[in-house]
Amino acid sequence: MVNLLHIQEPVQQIATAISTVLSVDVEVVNTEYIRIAGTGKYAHHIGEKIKLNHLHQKVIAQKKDVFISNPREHESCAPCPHKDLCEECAELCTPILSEDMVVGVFGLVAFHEPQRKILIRQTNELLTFIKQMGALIVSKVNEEEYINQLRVAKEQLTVIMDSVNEGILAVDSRGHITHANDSLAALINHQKKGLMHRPVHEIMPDSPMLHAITKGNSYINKEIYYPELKRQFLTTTRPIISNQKIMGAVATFRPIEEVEQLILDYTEPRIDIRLNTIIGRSPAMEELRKKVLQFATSSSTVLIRGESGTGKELIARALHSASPRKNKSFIAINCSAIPDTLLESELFGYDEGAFTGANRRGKPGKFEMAHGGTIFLDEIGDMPIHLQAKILRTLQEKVIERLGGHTSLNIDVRIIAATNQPLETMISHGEFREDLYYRLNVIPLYVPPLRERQEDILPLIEHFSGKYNKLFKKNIQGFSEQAFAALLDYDWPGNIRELENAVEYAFNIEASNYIREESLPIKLRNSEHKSNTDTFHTLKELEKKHIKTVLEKYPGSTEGKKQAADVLGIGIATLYRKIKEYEL
Ligand SMILES: Nc1ncnc2c1ncn2[C@@H]1O[C@H](COP(=O)(O)OP(=O)(O)OP(=O)(O)O)[C@@H](O)[C@H]1O
Repeated sequence: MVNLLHIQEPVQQIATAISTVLSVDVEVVNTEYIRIAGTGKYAHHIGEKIKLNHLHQKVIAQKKDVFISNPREHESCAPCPHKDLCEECAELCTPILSEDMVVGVFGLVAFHEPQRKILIRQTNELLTFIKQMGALIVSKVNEEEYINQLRVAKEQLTVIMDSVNEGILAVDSRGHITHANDSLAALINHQKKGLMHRPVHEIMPDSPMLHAITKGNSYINKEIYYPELKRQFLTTTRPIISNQKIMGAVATFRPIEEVEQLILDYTEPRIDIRLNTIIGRSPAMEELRKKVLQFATSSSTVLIRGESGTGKELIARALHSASPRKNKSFIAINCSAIPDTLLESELFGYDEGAFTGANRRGKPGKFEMAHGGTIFLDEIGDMPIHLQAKILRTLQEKVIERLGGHTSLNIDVRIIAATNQPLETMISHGEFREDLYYRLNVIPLYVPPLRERQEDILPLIEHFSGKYNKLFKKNIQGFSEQAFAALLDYDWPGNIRELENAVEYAFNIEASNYIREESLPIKLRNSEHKSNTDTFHTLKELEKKHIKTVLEKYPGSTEGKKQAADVLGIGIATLYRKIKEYEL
């Protein structure tokens, strides 16, 4: 609903101008009987509620023009209680209409005879004129409201822009920046205020926005290099077209590694390994856990050594999850699984046109994708020597260059490398760079083989039994004595990976509710334990038996219990709880 109060000032200006030109007085009243404008005797009563006035009521109620040339005697004045005090000699009134609704009254007033004569002489012409003035006032209100709506829309747009994570930039048709949101300012490390009105090419020399405003081109997820920070962004840019003319362009920006992370999140579930989900309470594993926590906050390079299948990758993931980088990417690459020729481009990426061949677009490498996070270089011993030099340079300079690229990109990545190879021997044979070895080995971690932490076997078997019972919808409750002895006796050269495979194999083969020795992989079966009178135990019973055997090896003193707890890989409090539970 049009509200004349919002434009009181311009309406008063119109009223004064009309009064001056026509030599009659003017008043404008809204539907709440507030005087919006007035001249002559009414000039001092603007903004006031007027006395009950039957003339105005009639105009508003009947949407009709009224001319009174003989106030007090006119029938419209008859019910008016103030008619004897009325100073008007004549009044010509018309409703002010907005879309057929009355929003006020426009009146020409005569306070003396010459004015009255003007009104009487030119009634029709003046009526036409004040109707047009009424329409002008309404269009002014509409314009004012439109501007107000635009102002609100602009505020809303700014709030929306500042609440999205993507950087947003808008330019006018000359390429001058008109809008930049908070994320953009943070992304390119600039003050938002300092960006306004600057030519966009000063900030981003290769910005596709320039093509958008000159040629009307649109770009979706195009890579753009930002030299000031040596960073790569993905931009989506569109021209703003109005009345078939390019009025400017809008672009969004995202750090490339964020986009890659998004793809990874959708294609592979994020594996968040926490230290407490790693099975095994052996002293060696407890020691390792302590070290992981101690070094998690550092950004120094870590080299994890240990036999294949001991859990090196798990430890690397736990280190990442416990670090301040946990919300950024953990990118793992197995250096031995990728052919030498591809490894370089996998690690460092390549630029558009780096390879001959059809339309190869650029691609970020694993280092770029891990920006802000962690890269896990598994089987680093298998890294070809020429790439070792490149990795070393990356470690030292913290920049990478894509294949076929001419620009370097800053990267902030924590490197965790792992190997089961004797790097020291490889160095003496010239197969591994000594300088790289020292650079990697800043924080050495060692994951012991399973045969050196036998006490972890039972908890691991329990863990994998739970997993495969669920997966295969089985109800295997335990193992036969012989099968369990075979599992404990075995050397586990393939470590935990091999143990898991053995459990999975047995769960596939076994038809009863207990795993018998015959269901284990052949290499585990131990003829020494063969007997016709095999007994079966649940995992709980096996645990009880196991604890009993260990307890018997040590004296019953507190010190003896401590030793037993150490060997079992559990805390002393847990041991006491188990002794009570199993009545040992
Ligand atoms: N402590 C553990 N608790 C539960 N599962 C484990 C544990 N350690 C290893 N595993 C499992 O064993 C398998 C091998 O672990 P991982 O890949 O981390 O070993 P690795 O030492 O990196 O092996 P490789 O040297 O062959 O790359 C994985 O499936 C992992 O989930």
